[in-house]
Order: sequence, then structure tokens, then C-alpha cells
Amino acid sequence: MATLELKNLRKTYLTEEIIKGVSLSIEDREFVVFVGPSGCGKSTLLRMIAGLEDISNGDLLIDGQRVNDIEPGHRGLAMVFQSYALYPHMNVYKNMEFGLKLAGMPEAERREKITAVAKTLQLETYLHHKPGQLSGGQRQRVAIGRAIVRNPKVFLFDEPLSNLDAALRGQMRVELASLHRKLGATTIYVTHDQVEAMTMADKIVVLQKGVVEQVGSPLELYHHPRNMFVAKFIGSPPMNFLPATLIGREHSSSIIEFASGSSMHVPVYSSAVAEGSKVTVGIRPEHIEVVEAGEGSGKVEVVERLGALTLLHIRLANGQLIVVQTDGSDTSEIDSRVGLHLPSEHCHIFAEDGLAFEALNRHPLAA
Ligand SMILES: Nc1ncnc2c1ncn2[C@@H]1O[C@H](COP(=O)(O)OP(=O)(O)OP(=O)(O)O)[C@@H](O)[C@H]1O
Repeated sequence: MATLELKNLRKTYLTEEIIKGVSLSIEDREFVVFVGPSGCGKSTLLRMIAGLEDISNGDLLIDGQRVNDIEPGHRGLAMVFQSYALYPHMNVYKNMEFGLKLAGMPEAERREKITAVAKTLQLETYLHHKPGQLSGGQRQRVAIGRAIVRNPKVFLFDEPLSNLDAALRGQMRVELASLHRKLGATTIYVTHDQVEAMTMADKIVVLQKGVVEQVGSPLELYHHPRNMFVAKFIGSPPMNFLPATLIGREHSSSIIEFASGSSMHVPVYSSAVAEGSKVTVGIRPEHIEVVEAGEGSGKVEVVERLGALTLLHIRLANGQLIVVQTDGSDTSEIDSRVGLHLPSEHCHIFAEDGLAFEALNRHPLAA
């Protein structure tokens, strides 16, 4: 049982503030993913939780107890690193045993634990191998095993799969997700890969420049991004953005006009944005419909056939390139002209400062 509470956590290196007041509640058994571009501070935040970095300001609570000044080894956490950090001269068994020995666990108990964990992770036949004799995926499993045997309250993962090739990463993603279901331990997982975040998280925390941009379930972030940053970061290929002007409102819809002169009603509304303001319309590649070429059509520049899906890169009259996802049976040819239909229920509108209209009418950080 472990809950975590981050209260306005801050981290300053010399004069630069890297973590700028992060507040967050993590529930027992929750799988939380910190995601964001390189340098946004996600590893620093994880290391502050682990106790490997001092907290400059704010409070960190584990199970309601303030742990800012508690040594890493006494916080009940176990961390798995990107680099595995295994002892190269020790075999798999000894790597897993090391921490238990330090903690003074009797030998019989150590053996029992390691045997059980090796079985869970399918490492039984490798217990006498040194890390150098193992594949990347096996090494990562040993690193995870070493964390599990300690029976921590909270697992911390720092980009554990980024050294693996794509196929193995996909496989380990599934293994980690099922391991989490089995162990039920509260988990915090750092990655810059939004696919990992979407597929594994109960709750995603999107960070940018040391600030939380949004917290929500994968589908909340996908359907209701709070701003253009989250909209662009979550979803692959990313959302398309088209410049437009807000020309009016009707009931709870906004009327927007594109540079081409065409206009549409979008069923989102904000009282905070004046008519005549520049806005951005966002629509995901999978929501745009290809129709017969007509007014406002575009030219197909690149076709990526992925088997089940086809991605069309289409040049619009204003020079902008957008991406449209269609199905595998799409027969569009390069240089052909196609028309595009943007279903209004799938359109997002962002104000000039990047905030979604939806979010402007809601509580600041809620999805
Ligand atoms: N010990 C340090 N001294 C000074 N600055 C640091 C230190 N550690 C990290 N930083 C800075 O803090 C910022 C956040 O780094 P951090 O490693 O947390 O980012 P990240 O989001 O995990 O990035 P990545 O995905 O590239 O690992 C970066 O600008 C980095 O240069």
C-alpha cells in the first residue's frame, strides 16, 4: 500500500529552476507515467522522489509521511534505470541478491525470493550468467528482478526500455504492464515516448520545462488536450493545426473561418476569446475524411502505406502540409488532388496563447 503526494515541488540548480512547482497525487497501485520532451525535467522529478536529488522546496509525502529528509534506502522505493546498472562481475543471482544481503535478509529467505522472482521473469535458466552474456531484454529483466525482490512500496522506472530495439520494446511494454497487474505496486515510469505512456499508464503527467501541462488518463489527454502542446505531444502521427479566425458564436458553438474563406461551426465555445481573434483549429490525422476533389482541395505529396493504415501527406492551397490517416485499402496516388472534410465534432479550437477553448471554460489543470 503506497500513496504519494507531491506538494509544490521545486528544484533549482545554481540559479536555474528546473522543476517549477509540481503538485500531484498518486494513488495506491496506480501506474503513473511522466512524459515530456528531452530536458523537461522528468528524470529530475523522479530522482527527487527517489531521494537521489535534494528537494529545493515543497513537500514529498509517501503514505502521508513527509520524506524530504529521509535517505533513499529508507523510502521503500526501488528504481530501475535506463542503463540497467547491473554489477558486471556478478552473475544474475548475485545481482539480485546484493541488496537483500545488505538489508540483512537470511540466506534461505533470499534464495526463496530470488527463485520466485526469476520464475516470474523467466530468468531461471540464466541465474549463473553474467550480465555480459545476456541480451538487452534479459538484462533489463534482471534489473527489474533486482527491484522486485526488495518488495518495494513503489517502483520507479527511468526510461527502462529506451536501449532496446523496437520489437523488444513492444514485448517488454506488455510484460511490464502485466507485471504491474500481478504485483499491484504503485509505479512511476518516466519516458519521452508517448506510445509507452498511452499504452501503460493509468494516469499520464505531461511535463514541459519543469511545469505540469496536464494530468489525465490516456484517453482524456487524447480527446481533451488542454493546450496545443499536449495536443501535439499525445497521438501519433500528431494532430494537424490550421490557422483560422473566430468570426462568431451560436449557442454553444464557435464559427470559425479559414484563410481559404470557408467557414464552419465547431461545437466548442469560450466566452474568454473575442470575435475576430486568431485561433488554431486542431484535427487528428485519423479524423479527417478524404472526399472528392473540389473547392479547397489539396494535392497528395507523399503516400505512406503501412499495411493496415495509409498516411497521406497533403499540401493545401496555403502551402501547409497536413497528414491524413486512411485505411489500408486507400488507392490515392501521388500528385492526385483530393478534397478534405473536417468533421466538426472532432475539431479542437485553441486560442492564440495555445489554450484549448474547452480548457478555458474549465478548471485549469483538469482534462
Ligand atoms: N546536476 C545538474 N546540474 C545542472 N543542471 C541539471 C542537472 N541535472 C539536470 N539538469 C538540467 O535539468 C533539466 C532537466 O533535466 P532532466 O534530465 O530531468 O530532463 P529529462 O526530461 O529527463 O530529459 P531526458 O529525456 O533527455 O532524459 C535539463 O535542462 C538539464 O540540463
